[in-house]
Amino acid sequence: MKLNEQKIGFLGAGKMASAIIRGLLKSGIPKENIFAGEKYEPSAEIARKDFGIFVTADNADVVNRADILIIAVKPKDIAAALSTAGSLGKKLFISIAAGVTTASLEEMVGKEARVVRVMPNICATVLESATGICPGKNATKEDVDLAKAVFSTVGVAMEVPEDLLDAVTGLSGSGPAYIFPIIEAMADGGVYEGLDRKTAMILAAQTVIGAARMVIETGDHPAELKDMVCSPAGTTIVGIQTLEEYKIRAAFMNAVINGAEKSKEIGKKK
Ligand SMILES: NC(=O)C1=CN([C@@H]2O[C@H](COP(=O)(O)OP(=O)(O)OC[C@H]3O[C@@H](n4cnc5c(N)ncnc54)[C@H](O)[C@@H]3O)[C@@H](O)[C@H]2O)C=CC1
Ligand SMILES: O=C(O)[C@@H]1CCC=N1
Repeated sequence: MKLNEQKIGFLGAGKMASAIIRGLLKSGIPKENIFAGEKYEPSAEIARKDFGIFVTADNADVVNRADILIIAVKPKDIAAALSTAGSLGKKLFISIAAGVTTASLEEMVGKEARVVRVMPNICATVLESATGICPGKNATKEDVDLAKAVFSTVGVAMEVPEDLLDAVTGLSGSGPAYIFPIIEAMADGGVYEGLDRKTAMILAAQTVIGAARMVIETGDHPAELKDMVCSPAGTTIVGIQTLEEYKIRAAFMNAVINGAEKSKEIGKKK
């Protein structure tokens, strides 16, 4: 089944739904095939204006129109959103909610429901998401392929077993928020040394893009790439020594681990 033949409904038209809608439209999905249920009228109006799609406060209307329903409300709001969604029928449910397991989604949607759980990230906004996908027990290969097709419109999407989706959440789901302060702080260092803010910010952000591209495009281990930058008795090794003093690696490892643990905790509450 082709993605552009599907009617795609969103429950919630917030930050993540908007990013995904942008990707779908950019990839050529007609705007007539995309709908959203959004209870907060100012957000609904922004989505209508930005995308020209049908947005309503009536979730049941969205559910009626959709072949694929993307659950894009906060984890704590899923039950309430589904309770106003009317008859859920036989469709593919894709949830992007952190921590919420396919088993608890199936409990809410129906034991036989075809559910796929996904963890994208906010970089979907610029079509650079790193997304993990896992099927629930009734989802077919075609369902997983459709979910992959949806999230490939906003970046890279890969299948992982469900017991690793909390790890994906702590790593790439939350990860952009760990990198933004790094970019800001590196730019701060540049400003301290006399660069203007705008120049410093572009240099810092482009440095992160370039380093990430090198890891992906060369396939080299990051340690090897780091060694390429560190001249003996040069400037970089002094910077590396400073980062090691502040235990930057432990800090990042722990940020990912604690994020993943929090995702597991959210899952247990459902
Ligand atoms: N923000 C992020 O970086 C990421 C978020 N997620 C997940 O995506 C989901 C959405 O997060 P965001 O887009 O950041 O949140 P958001 O707050 O921007 O969007 C959620 C939207 O749902 C609407 N909403 C709440 N209850 C509703 C209901 N009953 N009916 C209709 N609309 C309702 C809200 O008004 C809001 O506009 C969450 O479950 C989160 O765990 C996943 C990956 C990354
Ligand atoms: O902070 C959160 O719970 C969501 C899920 C991953 C990124 N943001």
